[in-house]
Amino acid sequence: MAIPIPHRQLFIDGEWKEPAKGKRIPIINPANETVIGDIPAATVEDVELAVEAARRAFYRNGGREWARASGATRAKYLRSIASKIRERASELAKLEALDSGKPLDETTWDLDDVASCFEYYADLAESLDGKQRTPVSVPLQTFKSYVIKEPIGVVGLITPWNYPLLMATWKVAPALAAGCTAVLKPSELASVTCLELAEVCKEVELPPGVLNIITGLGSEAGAPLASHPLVDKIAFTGSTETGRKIMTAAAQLTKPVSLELGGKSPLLVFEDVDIEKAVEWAIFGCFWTNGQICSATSRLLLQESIAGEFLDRLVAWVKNIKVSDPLEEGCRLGPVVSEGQYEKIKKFISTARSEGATILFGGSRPKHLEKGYFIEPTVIRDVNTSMQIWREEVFGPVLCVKTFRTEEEAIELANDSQYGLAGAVISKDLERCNRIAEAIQAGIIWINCSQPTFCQAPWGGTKRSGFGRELGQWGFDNYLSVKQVTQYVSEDQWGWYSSPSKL
Ligand SMILES: NC(=O)C1=CN([C@@H]2O[C@H](COP(=O)(O)OP(=O)(O)OC[C@H]3O[C@@H](n4cnc5c(N)ncnc54)[C@H](O)[C@@H]3O)[C@@H](O)[C@H]2O)C=CC1
Ligand SMILES: N=C(N)NCCCC(=O)O
Ligand code: NA
Repeated sequence: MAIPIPHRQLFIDGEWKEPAKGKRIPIINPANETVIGDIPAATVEDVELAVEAARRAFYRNGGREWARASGATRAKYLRSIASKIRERASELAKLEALDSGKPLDETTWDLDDVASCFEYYADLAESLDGKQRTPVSVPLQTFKSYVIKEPIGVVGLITPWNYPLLMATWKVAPALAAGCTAVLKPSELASVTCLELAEVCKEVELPPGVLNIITGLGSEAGAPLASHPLVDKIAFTGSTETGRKIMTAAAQLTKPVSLELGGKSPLLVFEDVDIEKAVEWAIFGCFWTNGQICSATSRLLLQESIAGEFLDRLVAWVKNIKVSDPLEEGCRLGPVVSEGQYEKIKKFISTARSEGATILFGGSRPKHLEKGYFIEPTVIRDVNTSMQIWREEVFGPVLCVKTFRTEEEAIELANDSQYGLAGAVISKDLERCNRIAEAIQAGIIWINCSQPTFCQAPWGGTKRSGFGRELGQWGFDNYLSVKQVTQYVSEDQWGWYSSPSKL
């Protein structure tokens, strides 16, 4: 079932290009720890070429080729990209599973989301044409004002490994739809499908330099992109720590950034629920994508009266999760992405133990899997709010549980976090759900579910989870700059100064 990984180079100015220093980074299959290929490693020289190519593409032909072309012209390319991705979806889903460890059923779903996202932004690109010169009403009859939306310029897109091609698409599709040109720097831990996106761009003859894809390390390829004076904006998804570095670099140039960072999102479950349904959402909310989702609802808050029964059923369901090689039929939990991530998660679990928490289920390597970065789906109880496991993002299949008595207490526990990406509530009382949706400090709230995401709705956080919104019209505006045009329409002299005599 395994398929060969294509040998690729950097994608700069519409061509494959060997990295200046000739360096490559091994690709490790996290399911068996073997090297299955390698990716090119860009350094500052390559970043320079990619940014120059993107700038040329932005201004080529007075911008008529891309930035100032009609939205409809750009939409055609986005639709061609979507359709090529659909043609290759099953192959790309396998590559994604091999590279990231995500179950094949999940990467198959992601690939469908990728194509849909390109199609969605193709529609928005088209509708942009009809929205130009929108009048703004001003209080003086002697003036008329309107707005134009223009692409921000050359954008740097720095993305993580948990949804490798999807997170890239959430940025690439709206950026290109808006008329920006871009340099994408995917994560060195999972870049394979982003390099295939480069191949797709070649096939659809995207104008050279409109999208450049440079793989490589964060410090060597990401940092020079973030601090490049000719990059007009940075959009980033990843860790809070790297987000802070990027914001610091960008601040030196007053370069705008949008940041989608970590989370420690709560799921509140009330006593009136159907336990089986709620248990499944609690599991999906934290163990999907092997627990590596920034919006994972990794803090489970249970109303005390149902906690005992709920946890019994939770453990029964968790025991039943198929943990296996991601390409195996029915896999629902694969390995985490890398050895570093594996070690980090194990450390979180051992610290939780030493701080006095109880491992209710899991916590170790599954016995039937001797190789690979596998960690059992883990449920931790007897947690207090000062423990690391309650406060910090694990980014792995680790759920921690606390109980509450009242709605007020639940809200207080939910908001006791530096993060504010997402939150979820399960209850049959919809009034209560809507109250809680308002009370939780986060950018995304799920009611009676956790994680389903549609590219039409805005995505992003509050507090230390970052700022700016991706997806939907909001994600499009991320890459558009608003220009006002104000015209004096009166025939009269302005009349502020006294007119000198003409003689
Ligand atoms: N919230 C989220 O979506 C994500 C959170 N994480 C968290 O971050 C931890 C570390 O994982 P990493 O893969 O190291 O995440 P990271 O945040 O360092 O990596 C994300 C992207 O940033 C790039 N990058 C790294 N350092 C950079 C720099 N100085 N300047 C510019 N770009 C840079 C990386 O190469 C990658 O493309 C994980 O254990 C997890 O807890 C990781 C990935 C996604
Ligand atoms: N595709 C869905 N549902 N979610 C994606 C979450 C991406 C993230 O971790 O930022
Ligand atoms: Na990988």
